[in-house]
Amino acid sequence: MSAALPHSVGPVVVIGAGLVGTSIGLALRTSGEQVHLVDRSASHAVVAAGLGAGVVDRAEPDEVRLVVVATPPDAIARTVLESLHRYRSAVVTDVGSVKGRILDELRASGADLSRYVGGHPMAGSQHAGPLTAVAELFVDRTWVVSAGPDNQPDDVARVRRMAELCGAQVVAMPAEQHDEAVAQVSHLPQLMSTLTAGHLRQVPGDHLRLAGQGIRDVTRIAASDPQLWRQIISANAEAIRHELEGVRADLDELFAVLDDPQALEEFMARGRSGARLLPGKHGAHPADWVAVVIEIPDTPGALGRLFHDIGAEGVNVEDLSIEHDATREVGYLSVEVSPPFAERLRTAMKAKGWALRA
Ligand SMILES: NC(=O)c1ccc[n+]([C@@H]2O[C@H](COP(=O)([O-])OP(=O)(O)OC[C@H]3O[C@@H](n4cnc5c(N)ncnc54)[C@H](O)[C@@H]3O)[C@@H](O)[C@H]2O)c1
Ligand SMILES: O=C(O)C(=O)C[C@]1(C(=O)O)C=C[C@@H](O)C=C1
Repeated sequence: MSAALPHSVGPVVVIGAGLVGTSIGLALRTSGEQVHLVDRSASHAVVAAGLGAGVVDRAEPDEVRLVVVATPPDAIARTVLESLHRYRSAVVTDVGSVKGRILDELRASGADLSRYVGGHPMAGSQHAGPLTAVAELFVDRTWVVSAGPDNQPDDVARVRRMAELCGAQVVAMPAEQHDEAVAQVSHLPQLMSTLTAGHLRQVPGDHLRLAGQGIRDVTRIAASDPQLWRQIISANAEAIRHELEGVRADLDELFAVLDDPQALEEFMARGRSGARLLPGKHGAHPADWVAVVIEIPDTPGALGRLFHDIGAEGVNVEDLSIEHDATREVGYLSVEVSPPFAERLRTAMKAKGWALRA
């Protein structure tokens, strides 16, 4: 690996000015990078430029140092090949959610891949298009960089630096391992969300009115673009099939333990311990935090006063969420803190007149 990282990674060309491409442009512009935006749909590039993600003027091909391909998965390999041909002095990377299929297509083309370095930011949303982009999308998120044996260290360093300029933490991982990992932590969860949300279509409207935060948490990503996800899942079908077989076995087991309280509790405990395995902010585990849930009365300025009173206590807040009560005109602010601070915060908030939920 080259010791000296390039100070500036550009000029950069971002191809595909949607959610991810525009977010990259916005983040790189914050660092003063020169960004050129290209999109099959001219209006997307114009909107992205209007948001401040770069310019739509064509770059001088020989001056471009980095190309980021952020098109839908099915167009990535083709666009990478075109870019390697057009931008002769640039390293070409992509943000595709599956790496193996792209490499297979690139290798089959017989092209020299020494200037291609695969990438994948582990951040996004259920939304699509440039208007949903945000400069902070990648802050503190992981960004996989899959370098190959033919890559030059300086080219890999340029891609890593670009990810870091976007605020991400780089993880080096070979394509095959990446695809297995994302089947487990991204593609299967997407499918479980889709299954749960799809099932809601059989639920009567009267029953849907009872929906609280739980179902909303589980189904957020089910609202994602079906065309995009068809492409992602098809490209990683083998690894996903393996995970689904595991889920099928788990479902069979769930049927078997439904009338056995002890076995059912053990089954539920597995979910809790699985959730604790997910890394949280600063490497801490969110499951180690304690939620202090405070009622937000439906009065003007209540939330502002509440934040002020929490801040005055000097307790480090790890995370926050707001939920609304379906039946009363109140909301709840859930404040996640590390255990030693929970009781102090509860006592202080009660003393200041706030109502706490158990
Ligand atoms: N959405 C996420 O959460 C997420 C996260 C990480 C990575 N990714 C990957 O990022 C890529 C882009 O996803 P997105 O969510 O930004 O989608 P998006 O639909 O918001 O944006 C895709 C953009 O690419 C353009 N485009 C399509 N074909 C093109 C082509 N041949 N040439 C140039 N532009 C073309 C579209 O007009 C659109 O503006 C996908 O490969 C996806 O797998 C998505
Ligand atoms: O946060 C979300 O909405 C996402 O689903 C983003 C998410 C993921 O974390 O699984 C989805 C697919 C991408 O390839 C990378 C990130």
